Amino acid sequence: MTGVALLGLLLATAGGLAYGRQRFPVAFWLLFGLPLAWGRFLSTYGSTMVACGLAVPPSRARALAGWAVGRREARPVPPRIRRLGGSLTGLRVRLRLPGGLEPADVTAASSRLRHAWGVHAVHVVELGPGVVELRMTGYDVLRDVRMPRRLPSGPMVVPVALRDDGTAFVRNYREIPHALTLGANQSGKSVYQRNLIMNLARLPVALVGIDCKGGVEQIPYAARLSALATDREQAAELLDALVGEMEHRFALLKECQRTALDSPDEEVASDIWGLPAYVRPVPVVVLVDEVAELFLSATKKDEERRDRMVANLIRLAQRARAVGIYLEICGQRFGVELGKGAATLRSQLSGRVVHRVNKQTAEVGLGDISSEATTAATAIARDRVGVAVAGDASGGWSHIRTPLVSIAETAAVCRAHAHLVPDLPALDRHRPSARGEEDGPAEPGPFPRPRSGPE
Ligand SMILES: Nc1ncnc2c1ncn2[C@@H]1O[C@H](COP(=O)(O)OP(=O)(O)OP(=O)(O)O)[C@@H](O)[C@H]1O
Repeated sequence: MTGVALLGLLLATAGGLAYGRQRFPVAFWLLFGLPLAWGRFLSTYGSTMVACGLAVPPSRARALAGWAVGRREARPVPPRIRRLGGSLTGLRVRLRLPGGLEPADVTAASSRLRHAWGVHAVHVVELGPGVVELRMTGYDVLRDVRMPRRLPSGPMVVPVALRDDGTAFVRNYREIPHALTLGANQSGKSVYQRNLIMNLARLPVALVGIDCKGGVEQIPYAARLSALATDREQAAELLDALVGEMEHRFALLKECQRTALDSPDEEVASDIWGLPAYVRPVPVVVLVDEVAELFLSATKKDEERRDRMVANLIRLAQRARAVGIYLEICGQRFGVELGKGAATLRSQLSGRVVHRVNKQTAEVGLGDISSEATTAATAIARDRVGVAVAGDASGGWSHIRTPLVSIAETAAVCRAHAHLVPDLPALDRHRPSARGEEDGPAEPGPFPRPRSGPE
C-alpha cells in the first residue's frame, strides 16, 4: 500500500515538473534548471572539455610541475574560466582559449557541450582575440518572447526582437544603415515592422511610410509619420522629395565642413553625427512595406515611374547614410524577377532579416551572408510564426523572434508620441494629415453586389 502511494507521489511529482517546465519555463529554470546546470557544469568542466576535444597538451613547464608532484601523466589543459554568471535564461561563461584553440573549435563542439551539460543550447560568441563567451540557454527562449530588462541604448539603437541566446536583437542604424526584411505570407513580417515602428516612435526621428497596398499596414500609425505614400504615384513623389532632402542635407554638411576647415579648433564632420546638435538634421527612417509593389509596371508610363522610383531608392541606399536617412525595406520576395535595379538595391541593404521563406528567397536574402543561415531560414517551421534568421554583412547570423504586439498597441504608442513628429518642410506635402489619413482608413463603402449571371 505504501509502495503504491509512493509510486503515485513520484508520478505526480514528475507530471507536475513536466507541466511546470512547459508552462512556466522561467520559473522552472530558476528553481531547478539553474542549480542543476551549475552543479553539472562545475563538476564536469575539465572532463567535458577534454572529451569534446577542447583541451590542449600542457606546456613543458606545466608537465614538469606535474611530474614534480608525482603525477605520471600530464593532463591536457582546458580553456581557463574567466567569468561565470547566471541569468533568467541561462548561464554565461567567459573563457580564455589556450594556444592551439580557436573560437571555431568551440563553435564546432557546441552541440556536444549542450548534451554534456543538459542545457537547451550553447551559443559561442567571440569577444576578442582568444576570448569567447558561452551563452547557454536553459529552455527555448523564443517560445514565449520576453525581452531582457536591460536593453542596449544609443542615438539610433532600436531593440526589435530576442535572439535565441537570450540577448536583444537591435537595429543599430549607425552601424547597419539599411536593411531588408523578407518572409512568406503570414510569416511575421508585419509584427516585425510593428516592433520597429513602436520603438522608433519613441525616439527623436522622422518616420516615413511607403505602403502601396493602400496603406493597410501603415495608416494606423499615421499620427507619428512625417510622410505616408499609399499608392505608386504618391510613392514616386515622396521618393523624389526624399532625394531632394538628401541633396539639401549634403549641401548643409559641405557648408559645415567648409566652416570647420576655416576654424582650426573645429573637427571636420564626415556625416551628420559629427555636426553640432543645433545644426544636425533629424534622422529619417523610411519604412517600405511590400517593395515588389514599387517594381510593378503595366504600361509605358508605369515603366518610367518605376525606373525613377528604383533609381531614387538606389541613390538613397548608396548615399543617404551619411546624412541620416535610413531604409527599412520589407517584402515577400526580392529576386531578379522584380527586374532592373533589384540586385543593385539589394546589395546596398546590409542588414537582413528573413522569416519563413522558400529556398529561392532564402538564397536571395542570405546567400551572400552564409550558407548555414540560408539553410536555417528554409528550416523555420510553419508553426513558428515570427521566428526569423537575422544576418549582417560580417557573416554573423542568429535566430530571432519579435514580441507579439498588436496594431492597437503600436498605434497607441504612435499617438502618444505624436508630439515627436519633427519639422521637415520638404515632406510637408506628404504628411498624412495633409492627405486626410491621420484618423485611419476611411469607412469602407458597401460591397458591390455580384452581377447576376445567366440562370
Ligand atoms: N513574433 C510573433 N510571435 C507570435 N505570433 C506571431 C509573431 N509574429 C506574427 N505572429 C502571428 O502570425 C500572424 C501573421 O503575422 P504577420 O501579419 O506579421 O505576417 P505577415 O508576414 O506580415 O503576413 P502577410 O504577408 O500576409 O501580411 C499574426 O497575426 C500573429 O498572430
